[in-house]
Amino acid sequence: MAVKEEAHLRFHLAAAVAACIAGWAVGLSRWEWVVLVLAAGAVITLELVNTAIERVVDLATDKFHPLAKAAKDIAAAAVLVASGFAVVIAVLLFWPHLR
Ligand SMILES: Nc1ncnc2c1ncn2[C@@H]1O[C@H](COP(=O)(O)OP(=O)(O)OP(=O)(O)O)[C@@H](O)[C@H]1O
Repeated sequence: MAVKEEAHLRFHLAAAVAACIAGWAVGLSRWEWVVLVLAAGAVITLELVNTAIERVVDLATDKFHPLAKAAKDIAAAAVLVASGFAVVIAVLLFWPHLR
């Protein structure tokens, strides 16, 4: 259900699949795979938690509330932070294979 409804989740799943294809293409080592899977898993897991928090906030209120805004914005920021770290990790993993 979340995959069908959430464009961001679909994007992150597609990015994870693309990273796995790239990892297979450059021949990542076992430990590089571990790091890649952890980074991608963190992003997708946080995206699911973000979606759940959005649903709970919408269930709790359909009125503007500063706490509703804070909850949604903080949950979205968690995904953004994990995505930023995942990009840095991807650069560190793939750079030595592409030089
Ligand atoms: N009840 C609310 N009260 C205050 N601000 C809200 C409320 N609901 C949403 N917002 C604000 O509007 C923004 C967008 O809300 P929305 O529910 O569309 O989330 P979204 O991050 O766009 O989710 P989606 O993944 O469904 O596009 C939130 O990040 C938040 O800042």
